[in-house]
Amino acid sequence: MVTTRSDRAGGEAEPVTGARVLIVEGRYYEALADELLSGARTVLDAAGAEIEIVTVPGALEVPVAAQIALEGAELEGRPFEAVVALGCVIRGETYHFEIVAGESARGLMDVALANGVPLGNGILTVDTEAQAFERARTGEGDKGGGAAEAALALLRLKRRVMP
Ligand SMILES: Nc1c(NC[C@H](O)[C@H](O)[C@H](O)CO)[nH]c(=O)[nH]c1=O
Ligand SMILES: CC(=O)[C@@H](O)COP(=O)(O)O
Repeated sequence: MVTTRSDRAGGEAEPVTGARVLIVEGRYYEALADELLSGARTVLDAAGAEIEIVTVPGALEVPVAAQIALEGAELEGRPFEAVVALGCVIRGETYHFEIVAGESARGLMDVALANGVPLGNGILTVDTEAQAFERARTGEGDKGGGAAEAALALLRLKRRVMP
């Protein structure tokens, strides 16, 4: 059985003290958003990051909000070093699930590549509420924490390669 991040002991990675990290959360489901945000904040706080949180209605708004916030931070001379995207898309009766899930993921990848910014995608795309909570809860799947760890891994890489 392969191990995953949640199976591994919480190894200590080098701190990123002072790194400005943007969290963009789609708060379509409040209780799920709370879990995802808690997990991401725990990881980022432990790494010493400076967090700024932007909240939007749903997953479709997350990529646009990330781009707006990235550009705004550049204009004020306080750029973000990484982005963590959070949210949850639960399948309903129509094709809209595919649009919201697919386009938010595509949009986030476009934002990351266009800006060369480390980005962790913690937007869940699931079929049921139960699946969502199993993955969002910090004591279970902790996908919010996982997205933050992924963003920090890319941030450390970028600092190493582009000091
Ligand atoms: N059904 C879900 C949505 N839908 C809303 C969209 O994200 C968007 O806010 C709307 O289409 C207006 O542009 N959003 C989620 O985050 N999760 C869902 O399950
Ligand atoms: C993923 C969604 O947008 C979801 O709320 C849509 O539900 P439905 O397909 O039943 O309208």
